[in-house]
Amino acid sequence: MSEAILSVEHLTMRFGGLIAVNDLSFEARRGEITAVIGPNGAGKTTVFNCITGFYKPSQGRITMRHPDGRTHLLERLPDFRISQEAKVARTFQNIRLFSGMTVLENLLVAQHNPLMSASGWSIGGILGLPSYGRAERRAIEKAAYWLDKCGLTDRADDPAGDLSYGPQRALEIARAMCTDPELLCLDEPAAGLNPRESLVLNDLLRFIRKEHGTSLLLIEHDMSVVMEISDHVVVLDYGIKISDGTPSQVREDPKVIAAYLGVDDSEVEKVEAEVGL
Ligand SMILES: Nc1ncnc2c1ncn2[C@@H]1O[C@H](COP(=O)(O)OP(=O)(O)OP(=O)(O)O)[C@@H](O)[C@H]1O
Repeated sequence: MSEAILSVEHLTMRFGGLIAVNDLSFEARRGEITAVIGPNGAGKTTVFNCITGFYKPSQGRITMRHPDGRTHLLERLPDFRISQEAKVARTFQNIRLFSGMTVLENLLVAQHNPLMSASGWSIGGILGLPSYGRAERRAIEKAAYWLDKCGLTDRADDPAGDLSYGPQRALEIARAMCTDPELLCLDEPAAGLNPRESLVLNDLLRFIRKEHGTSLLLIEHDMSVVMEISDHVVVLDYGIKISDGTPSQVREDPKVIAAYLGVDDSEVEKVEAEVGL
């Protein structure tokens, strides 16, 4: 079994009197696809927001481990350092692209940091230094690579806002990959996709894991995606972890069935029989 790339320990997030995430611990392993699932309001997005620095957890520790042994405690870092230094990238439940920019420009903006440092924070770019030219070419090559992998090459010059829903989701993933993350966090990547687009997404995520060695953490409601591609599934209900294991282990866990069907554990067998499970 590979080592943990991300360890979440005793994570708690309170909003006033509401405990959205309650003493949650789990690990995501390097090179694996880990899914966080659970009914609406279970606390999944809150966990993502804590990992990616959008929220500061009320309690708990989130450790990101790099292959060279370096570690980052994410709860102590601002969000821009989490993406730049800890190499954690994310996509959003509600797509957040620069809709007035072209598809290609969205991928170049994602590479702003290496481009800025190559330009010596503007001077080299203004003077057209060769080192900046090389960095710019590398950025365009990387963008072209991800456009190809996401089936968007023909749309490179179109405004991102003109893409339909499925291609917009793919562009968000391409944009995140342009930052060379070690951990890619995807918030409901299959939301709004038709079954054919979901299959294409599954292939893209498997490709990212296999060919780039990127570890993936995803929140997803679409069980065809979760059960098909995940190595490991963590199930939340009311902010508490109720199950943690392989897709087949959690699928058969009575607590998970009860949470999804909205019944008590003791009633699971009866309800399963009624719905033909
Ligand atoms: N910024 C916030 N302020 C107050 N309450 C919040 C905030 N963010 C989330 N919550 C509450 O925390 C709980 C968990 O919400 P969260 O969005 O994390 O759930 P979720 O599992 O991602 O749900 P869904 O599947 O519907 O997206 C909910 O009761 C929600 O109303």
